[in-house]
Amino acid sequence: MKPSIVLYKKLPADLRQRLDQHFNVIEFNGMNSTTRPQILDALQQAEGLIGSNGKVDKELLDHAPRLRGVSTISVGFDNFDVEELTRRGIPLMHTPTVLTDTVADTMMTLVLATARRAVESAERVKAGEWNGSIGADWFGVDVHHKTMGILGMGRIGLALAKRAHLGFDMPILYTARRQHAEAENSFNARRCDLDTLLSESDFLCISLPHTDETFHMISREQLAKMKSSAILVNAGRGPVVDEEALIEALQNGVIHAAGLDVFEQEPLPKDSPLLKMPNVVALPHIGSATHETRYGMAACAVDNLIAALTGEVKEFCVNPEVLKK
Ligand SMILES: NC(=O)C1=CN([C@@H]2O[C@H](COP(=O)(O)OP(=O)(O)OC[C@H]3O[C@@H](n4cnc5c(N)ncnc54)[C@H](OP(=O)(O)O)[C@@H]3O)[C@@H](O)[C@H]2O)C=CC1
Ligand SMILES: O=CC(=O)O
Repeated sequence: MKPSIVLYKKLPADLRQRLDQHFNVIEFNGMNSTTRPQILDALQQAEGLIGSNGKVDKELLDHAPRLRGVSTISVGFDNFDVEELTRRGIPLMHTPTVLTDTVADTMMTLVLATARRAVESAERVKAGEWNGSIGADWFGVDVHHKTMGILGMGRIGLALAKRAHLGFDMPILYTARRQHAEAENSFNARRCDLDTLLSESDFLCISLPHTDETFHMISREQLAKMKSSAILVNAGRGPVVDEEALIEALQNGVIHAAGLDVFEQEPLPKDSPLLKMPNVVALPHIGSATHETRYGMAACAVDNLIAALTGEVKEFCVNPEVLKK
């Protein structure tokens, strides 16, 4: 008999068929307050779990006595209790690499859109405000040759450094816990402490995961150290930036603008002051959201689950220590 698995994200038909070939698939339309109790029931029998967006915590794991493998259709794994999974010997698989370039493109989009006021200008055109030769009230600022500061020099940070250095001749600064030789050797990036990054960057670009260490790493004190002309771009995770402090900083001219793909609460509440600010470009967490990349992530996650449940994991395991047991 095929092992049962729980799927909590709609997959393209061919990938769903690939899962069906290996498993008895119990499918749910997302993990939310309605489906979660049903998912917990189904997990009594399930040996695998695959999806994205939904807390995989101790409560859920306590309902899953037969679980042997978990696969998230994302690179970030802040929704997962990795310690608890590891304690139970369950591998957590994720999808790095396949989305790196797409997310870096999204970050560059936010850099350009905020600096050149692309969204704001397009909205003004649609509102019928383009009535003659434009004046300085429509002007933006240059991106090329400005200093890019990268917080989170991992795969995505490196791909962003490549774009900024090779495409826009930008000097690159980065703050990291360790030296990143490829960023330095290939893209002339210079490592510095956080205070230097804050005070010298024209664009502060964040591609950090959400962890206990990174929570509110950028708050009032840090924003106050930035140039008043600086633009903050966050496509890592919302909680890395103290959103209340960011809103105040934008309202009071402490920094110039922000381009945000991630928020402390998602979807962004409809009454968020961020939605009223012309100097904010707010995207609905679309970092990896192209047809090609989302398909690639789903395919990677399906292969990852098959590998986890057949004991053939070669890569993309968040907690590889469980494989040695
Ligand atoms: N907006 C979106 O749609 C998307 C968002 N993301 C987010 O981007 C994140 C990064 O992805 P990716 O680049 O592939 O991951 P990586 O693991 O390659 O990079 C993360 C980097 O963050 C660094 N880091 C972690 N903690 C700290 C810290 N306390 N101080 C300084 N640096 C730190 C790591 O440093 P070190 O090298 O020292 O370990 C690492 O280099 C994901 O975790 C996810 O949250 C990802 C995809 C899409
Ligand atoms: O936010 C998206 C991810 O893949 O992580």
